[in-house]
Amino acid sequence: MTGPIAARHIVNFITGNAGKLGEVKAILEPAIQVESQTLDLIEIQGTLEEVTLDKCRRAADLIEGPVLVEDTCLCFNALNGLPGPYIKWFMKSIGHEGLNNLLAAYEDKSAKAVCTFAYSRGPGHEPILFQGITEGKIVPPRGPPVFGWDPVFEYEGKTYAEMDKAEKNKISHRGRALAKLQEWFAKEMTS
Ligand SMILES: O=P(O)(O)OP(=O)(O)OP(=O)(O)OC[C@H]1O[C@@H](n2cnc3c(O)ncnc32)[C@H](O)[C@@H]1O
Ligand SMILES: [Mg+2]
Repeated sequence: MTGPIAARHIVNFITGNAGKLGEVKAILEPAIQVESQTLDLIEIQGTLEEVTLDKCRRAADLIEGPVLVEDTCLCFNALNGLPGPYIKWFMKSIGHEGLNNLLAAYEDKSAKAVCTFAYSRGPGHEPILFQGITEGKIVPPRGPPVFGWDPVFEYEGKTYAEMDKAEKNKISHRGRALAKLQEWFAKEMTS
């Protein structure tokens, strides 16, 4: 605590994903207060930046105010970056085993988890992007299947699902992206 009149930022994180929201709160609070609204936002096809920018503009228009959104990609190097932004639909239809099978024909099991946050001050304002990348590899599932593809993404010998939350947040794609966002907000507060 820095005193009774310490400036505090509040962000409105628009997501339908409880796992994301839990991690974002754990990382940003208490310095940045995280509020959240669930909106079913249409996601376009395109590069990860295009998908996230479009999602952010849509959210700002609907909310008519400042918003934070995030899009997560899981990119397999052997597949030139696929499934990428389409990982949600791959997870839903083929699951952990299917993700492993996609790489069965390749020796290269390496993958990148990429998290792209976009913050908009409101409708008409160009969103600002904050991206974090963690390099790992795709393995048969290990650890509790609580959040998405955590059990099949291994980083330095442990899957995300085998790590405790604080450990994952320290090295995760999301943690790295949020470190950039925190830095930006800290500068905003002092300028
Ligand atoms: O409302 P939004 O924020 O878009 O939430 P979403 O669930 O639709 O999320 P994405 O469009 O970003 O799709 C990413 C997919 O990857 C999953 N995912 C995201 N972050 C993850 C993480 O850190 N570990 C495991 N799975 C994750 C998530 O559950 C989705 O299936
Ligand atoms: Mg989504």
